[in-house]
Amino acid sequence: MTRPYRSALYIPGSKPRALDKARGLAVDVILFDLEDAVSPDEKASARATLADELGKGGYGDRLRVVRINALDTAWGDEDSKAVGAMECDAVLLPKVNTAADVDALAARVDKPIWAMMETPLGILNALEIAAHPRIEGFVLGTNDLAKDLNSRTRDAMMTSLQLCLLAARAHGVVALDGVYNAFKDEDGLRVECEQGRDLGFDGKTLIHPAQVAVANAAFAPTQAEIDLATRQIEAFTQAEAQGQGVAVVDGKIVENLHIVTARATLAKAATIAEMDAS
Ligand SMILES: CC(C)(COP(=O)(O)OP(=O)(O)OC[C@H]1O[C@@H](n2cnc3c(N)ncnc32)[C@H](O)[C@@H]1OP(=O)(O)O)[C@@H](O)C(=O)NCCC(=O)NCCSC(=O)C[C@H](O)C(=O)O
Ligand SMILES: [Mg+2]
Repeated sequence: MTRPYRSALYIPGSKPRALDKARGLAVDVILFDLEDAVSPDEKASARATLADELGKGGYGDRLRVVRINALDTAWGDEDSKAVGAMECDAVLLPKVNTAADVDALAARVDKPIWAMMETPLGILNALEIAAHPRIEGFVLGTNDLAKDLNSRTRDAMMTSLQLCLLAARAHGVVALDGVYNAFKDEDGLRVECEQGRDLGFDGKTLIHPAQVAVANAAFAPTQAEIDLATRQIEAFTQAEAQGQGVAVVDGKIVENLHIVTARATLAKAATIAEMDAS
């Protein structure tokens, strides 16, 4: 089954009520946070609270990713020791600059690693980071990136977003877009989700439950896309039966490579329908 990554919600590890609420939210990924959403004086208690909540279970099929503090901070070492024993699917390392940063975590934790792509050096090294054998996901940290680049708009970060996407796609790594900070602005979020989807991201990282439905809709195949994929497969199957390698649907050519995309669209739609029904 192809897992969807439409919505990835950050939840502060220090907030038991929010950690519990997530058990009932229709998110594909949960980013349990020990880093920026947790204040310095709550770091140790958040680590314990999170371990406890993950141990209780109840998160179903959602991918459970724990974001630790960077290894060169006061909390990184303890976090990396604790996360190895947590009931989670992957560890998210912030402010990754080089593949050596991933090596350092890989030596401590025996779980899949995701990288926050949010520093200028990290973006420039995206290819070597994506190529690391333990890396399974990229998460864009557009707040940190804007701070370090001194950039004021999303347009100004487009090169960085696309470098990460190129590296992720070259090495079969999941790529999630950055957060949309104005969590009450549904229309603005929709526009940014659709832009991220059109660029090629697998999903959007989120900070509030109210953002989930918008991201899930934007990154799911539409009924029109499902219908088109179905007709492309039918037309191409008929063309092949007649010894031809090309079909035409809606005035556009359909070749084998389009059928790969069409099948992926139908598989994703079927998985989402299954998840919605359960
Ligand atoms: C943004 C918030 C501080 C808003 O909090 P609040 O005012 O409490 O929201 P609401 O009153 O509207 O909450 C309604 C209910 O929803 C629950 N809730 C809120 N947020 C979450 C959440 N993220 N996950 C699960 N549940 C959540 C509340 O508990 C309420 O529940 P109930 O009481 O039962 O009704 C807050 O949303 C928040 O803290 N969000 C997360 C912020 C965060 O994680 N920030 C760090 C990640 S972003 C980042 O670091 C990006 C990256 O590194 C970069 O560089 O860009
Ligand atoms: Mg950040």
